[in-house]
Amino acid sequence: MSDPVRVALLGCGTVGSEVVRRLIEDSEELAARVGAPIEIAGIAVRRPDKHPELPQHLLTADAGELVESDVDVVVELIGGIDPVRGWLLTALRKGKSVVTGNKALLSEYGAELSEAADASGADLYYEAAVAGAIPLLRPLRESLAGDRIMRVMGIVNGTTNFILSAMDSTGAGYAETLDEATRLGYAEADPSADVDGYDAAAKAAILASLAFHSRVTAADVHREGIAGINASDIAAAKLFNRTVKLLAICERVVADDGTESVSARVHPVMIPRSHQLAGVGGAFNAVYVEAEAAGELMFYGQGAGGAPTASAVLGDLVAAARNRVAGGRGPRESAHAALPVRPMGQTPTRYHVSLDVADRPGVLAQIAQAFAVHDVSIAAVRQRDRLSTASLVIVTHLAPDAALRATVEQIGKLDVVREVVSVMRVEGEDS
Ligand SMILES: NC(=O)c1ccc[n+]([C@@H]2O[C@H](COP(=O)([O-])OP(=O)(O)OC[C@H]3O[C@@H](n4cnc5c(N)ncnc54)[C@H](O)[C@@H]3O)[C@@H](O)[C@H]2O)c1
Ligand SMILES: N[C@@H](CCO)C(=O)O
Ligand code: NA
Repeated sequence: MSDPVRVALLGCGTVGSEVVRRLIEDSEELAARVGAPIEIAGIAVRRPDKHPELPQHLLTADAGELVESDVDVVVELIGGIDPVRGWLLTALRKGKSVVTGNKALLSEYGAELSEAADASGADLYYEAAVAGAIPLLRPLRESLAGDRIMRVMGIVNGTTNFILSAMDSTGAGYAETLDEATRLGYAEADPSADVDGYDAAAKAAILASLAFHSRVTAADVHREGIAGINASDIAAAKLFNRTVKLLAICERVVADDGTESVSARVHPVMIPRSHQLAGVGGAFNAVYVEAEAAGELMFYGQGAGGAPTASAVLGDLVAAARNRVAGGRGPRESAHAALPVRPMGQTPTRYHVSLDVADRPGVLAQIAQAFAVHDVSIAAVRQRDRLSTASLVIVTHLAPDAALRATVEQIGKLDVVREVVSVMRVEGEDS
């Protein structure tokens, strides 16, 4: 058995407390797997006096000092950018490996952290940052490194999936379900990160960076959350045998002249109930990866919560510790392709538009004309009588998102349109 691998843990909340529990309870088994004991050198918490359940001699309120002390690996489970960014840079520059679940930090400063890790030969692992327990980043970075990934699409935020699933199945309200998600430990410290799509956008940036060997930041990702989704949207989806999910969609876009770019977006999407993602309920996550040679792969599992996320953290910690014992580091990530990011307006999407229109001759012609003006082709129209108004639902073929937006704006101004009830993008073919 080699000398102990000394670990500093920063933060001991929902995820950190599960990591500590497993490190203590499974210490012998983990030592056998690593070939050296994993020794907790210290645990930084904001208020040591508030943690009677933790070994008192390990606690400190000074995370910076702990990072500078004699440790081999820093496990960061605090979250947010500052002051964490400085601590992790210090650790990496001094050759200490870092394991983190901090998608907010990675989606903004991933390049800086990765370069610091490369310069000192330390490991930077962050499997917990995307899709919780699901092994997804290591497969992208290592298993699929020889393939050409075309698309990564899926549900990557447990809190919003929990809320949308409840709205769809029980008709539960948005606010009460968010409270429940917070109680269960799924939501971020500021739940706006979840419901406004920031968390999913950060994850999309990380996924796009790894999948396309480029640097995509959260600011590059088109982001729409679920705060605007209401019962009308859910009902409009049901009418077409669809459901609403918040999806992260990262695509390699190949132009006619062969030049490539990346499209990365997060927004609510209507998908057919027969779609595999439609059956992903609660805080579960599921991600499709489409690669040229591998074809379609699907990753599914618990995307949030203390114990599942701790599994991903411990997997990374074991990997970093094994590398220490072997005297090397794990595979690095590559960003050599440096593909540019395509603006959302140019990204091809499909819309589902639900309208309340006057029931008189010529209405459909006026609406169809608005689509034609913007060169948007209609895939399906359904009309439903309802007293003096008719509910009209239009589903389009693929068109640039900006053209679809402009069409909806023009339709909203037509006298014959009483109300634009719901507008949402659609994915997947109806069976
Ligand atoms: N909860 C999940 O399901 C989940 C899943 C994947 C990733 N993550 C990520 O893991 C990280 C931790 O999430 P969490 O849910 O455990 O959060 P949490 O809020 O439960 O825990 C964070 C802890 O850090 C402590 N802390 C804050 N500032 C500190 C400081 N200066 N020094 C020491 N400790 C400090 C807080 O007191 C708190 O106990 C975040 O980056 C989060 O995005 C969480
Ligand atoms: N708040 C996040 C935690 C997991 O990253 C979610 O709900 O998915
Ligand atoms: Na993961």
